[in-house]
Amino acid sequence: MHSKGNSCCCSFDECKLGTEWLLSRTRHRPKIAVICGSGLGFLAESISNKQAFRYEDIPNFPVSTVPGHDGQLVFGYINDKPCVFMQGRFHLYEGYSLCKVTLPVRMFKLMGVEMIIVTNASGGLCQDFKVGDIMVIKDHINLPGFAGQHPLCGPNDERFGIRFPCMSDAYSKDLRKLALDISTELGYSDFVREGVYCMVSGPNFETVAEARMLHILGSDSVGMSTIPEVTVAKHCGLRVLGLSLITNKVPLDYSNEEKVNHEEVLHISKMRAEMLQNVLNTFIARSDQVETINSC
Ligand SMILES: O=P(O)(O)O[C@@H]1C[C@H](O)[C@@H](CO)O1
Ligand code: HPA
Repeated sequence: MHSKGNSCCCSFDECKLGTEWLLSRTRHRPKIAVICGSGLGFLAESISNKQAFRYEDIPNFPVSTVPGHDGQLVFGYINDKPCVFMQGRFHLYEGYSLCKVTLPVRMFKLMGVEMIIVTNASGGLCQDFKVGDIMVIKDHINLPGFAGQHPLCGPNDERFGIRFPCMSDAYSKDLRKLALDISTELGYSDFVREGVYCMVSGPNFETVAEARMLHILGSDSVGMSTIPEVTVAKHCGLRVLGLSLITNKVPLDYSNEEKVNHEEVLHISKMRAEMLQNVLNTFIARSDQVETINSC
């Protein structure tokens, strides 16, 4: 692969170096990766046989700068399933390139991960959504991507995936169905929905006019992450499940005096810990019930 001009800062070799560093220090060989969103690091708490690595120790890994994102990679088991959890993710607004933001996903691929579960905190735009609902992500709108902020811009490395990947089935239908079935079985059907997630770069929360625009465009929730990770995961052939916790309602009219802030986002994440953890752990335990072939 030649590399020129707008070249990627996270080459195959850089991803491989970090992966080999990790694999030489752990016996764990995860098949499932989980990215924990804002305030959702507790999702890694029920892992057994834990082994953790601080991000700053892993070669080429970025470091977390946002409250609610601890900054460690935790290996272990949920039931008998080998997993790796990212307690803390990276965002464009922290100043990282999208290449760097998504570097962990490529490292997961190189270490043999087959499925990724991406979680986040987001603001609800759909009027039916309540604070504390979980949205199983059905599809997304990559707003930064429309403006050229896209993790696959630059030379394409075929060792990861093809130049023009299909995204119409980024969120596996079978995995979504399993997550929804599990939510019903657990008695959570009143709090679990499906919907479209839209990414903005942040770091400010939306104006009323922006929120209205996103709603009209078909977004059910809005956040500042996830889509770059999902895009890179789909590019390299990982199966994807996306879970979004609705931590606030985004005001769509000027009479609404509610003001969202990051502390509230973290508070709601903590409040819904048990429900989200039950859905996630049951999902992981039963994830081998679905065999999905990436169709495009
Ligand atoms: O990492 P996620 O997407 O869960 O974090 C959301 C978006 C912003 O980073 C932050 C705003 O409170 O939470
Ligand atoms: O309302 C929001 N907007 C953008 N990102 C968010 N993350 C949590 N809530 C929000």
